[in-house]
Amino acid sequence: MGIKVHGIPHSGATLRVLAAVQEKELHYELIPVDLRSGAHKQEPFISLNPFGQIPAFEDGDLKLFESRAITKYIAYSNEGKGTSLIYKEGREMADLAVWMEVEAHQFDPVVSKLSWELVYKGMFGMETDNAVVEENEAKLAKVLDVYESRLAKTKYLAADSFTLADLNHLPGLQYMKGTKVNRLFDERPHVSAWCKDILARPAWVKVMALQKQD
Ligand SMILES: N[C@@H](CCC(=O)N[C@@H](CS)C(=O)NCC(=O)O)C(=O)O
Repeated sequence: MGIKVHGIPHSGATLRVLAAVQEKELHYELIPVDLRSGAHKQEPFISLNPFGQIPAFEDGDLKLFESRAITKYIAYSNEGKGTSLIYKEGREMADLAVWMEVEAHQFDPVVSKLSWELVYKGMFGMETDNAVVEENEAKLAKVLDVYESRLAKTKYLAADSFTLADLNHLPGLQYMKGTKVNRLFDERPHVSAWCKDILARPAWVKVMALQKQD
């Protein structure tokens, strides 16, 4: 029983879940899934996520997949522990919903393509496709212009405290930080300050330490 996170610290979606667990200061077990042998496409993993992707999550009898649904569950079911991560009422709740959608539908698709080209392809000895990088750099610049004006008004994306809307960005921000695309973040003062702040959170630093051990 207890919380089990099935995944690996080199998966962005797994890192998102680990960030939420650490922010809530929960005890958990990280159960590695061997992607190289295709363990994620077979039983017993496929019973946890029928789409055969990491992460999967268990809390007692509850089994979940999709990292953003998992971070939401962790935040709502552990009120009063660690960082709040949510707003349940009013304008802040509405803005939280908006910025969680923005992360999933505007930020993540672009950053995932850039991560594949600039981070993962190198790990697998594959060549970067510069045309794909250029196209997605231009898209990311436009997305970050919107973030810059938002973050000029509020310290964090939903309001003035750190929430899931910020947390869900952490893996993508971390991956971009080590690439040439980082300049797009640095060029925008509010975006740059936000990145620096959230990437330095003690919970995230602990998650990154797991990645180094792996
Ligand atoms: N939308 C899913 C995406 C999960 C995902 O893309 N997982 C990747 C690792 S980060 C994976 O399992 N890749 C192997 C595969 O798709 O076969 C989530 O947020 O949990």
